[in-house]
Amino acid sequence: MEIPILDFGRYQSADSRASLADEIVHTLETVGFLYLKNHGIPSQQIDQADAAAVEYFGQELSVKKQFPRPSVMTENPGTGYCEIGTERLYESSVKEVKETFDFILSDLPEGKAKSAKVLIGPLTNLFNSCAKLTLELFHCIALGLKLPNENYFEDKHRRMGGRDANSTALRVLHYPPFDSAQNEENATRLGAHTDWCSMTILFQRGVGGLEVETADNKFIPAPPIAETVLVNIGDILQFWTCSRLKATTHRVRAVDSEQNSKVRRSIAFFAEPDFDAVVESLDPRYYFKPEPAGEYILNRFRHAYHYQERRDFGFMKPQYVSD
Ligand SMILES: O=C(O)CCC(=O)C(=O)O
Ligand SMILES: [Fe+2]
Repeated sequence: MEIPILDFGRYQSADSRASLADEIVHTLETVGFLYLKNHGIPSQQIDQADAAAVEYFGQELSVKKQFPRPSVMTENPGTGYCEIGTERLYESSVKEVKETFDFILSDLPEGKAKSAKVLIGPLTNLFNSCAKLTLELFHCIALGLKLPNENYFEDKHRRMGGRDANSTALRVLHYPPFDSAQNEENATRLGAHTDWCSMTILFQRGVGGLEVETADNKFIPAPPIAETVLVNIGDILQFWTCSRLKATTHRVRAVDSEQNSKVRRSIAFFAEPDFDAVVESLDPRYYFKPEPAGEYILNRFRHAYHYQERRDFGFMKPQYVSD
């Protein structure tokens, strides 16, 4: 299995758009991950966000902790910092050696933002560009799936950036050098997981380590490739399509001593549907009870930050109806 590189320049003309849409859907049915070149996000915006992240994470821990990510037990997911060990995507017993800053466009609490000031401008620009690209990709997916409404997914993501209604976030990640002592205490960089959003756009900065699970349960590397972004889908799009499109499991490991000794940085845009967007079966052969996306999203957040039991929803077990 290989992760293909697709040319998103083909989106610009109606002639090449249809075949691009088919290839995107085919890749998401089989691999679940793809690289995009000519994606339209200015490289300057990516470099500026990365440079700001270097400056931000270089601050003292006590300074970064002045603006913590609010608790998802009491508030909607918001903007803020998470220190090493807070978020655990795999199992609560496995510590993940990464620190993160999540950014939601509408959530910049006055007074607390001083330590994160450097991030605000660059992350605002990159958030807007990523939101545009995800809507174009959703358009392609609706075309490739031959949905009667080609704006179906766009209509479910109308309020990206507004914290009251949607948890879409741009996240900068910083993985410090990983020493073997941490291996012994049952730690990793990022445990195996699927994303719980609808689509993720990932920018990797130099140091690799990301691995993607294949259909036969092996992990293959997804290294940084210059001038591309990596795209994958999350659980919600898998639910909508009754598993026709795959939310592929992935993880980040420090695979050898050379990588262990280096910092890894990445930037991830997690596109989420609006909390009240209904997730329903788009495949007439299957039925599940339609439910709002926000229930599932909040459940996964609470699992990752507070290690709560994961709940099941109707869309996790579609019932076969007929051909
Ligand atoms: O850092 C990376 O490359 C992956 C990040 C990721 O998969 C996530 O935060 O969900
Ligand atoms: Fe992920």
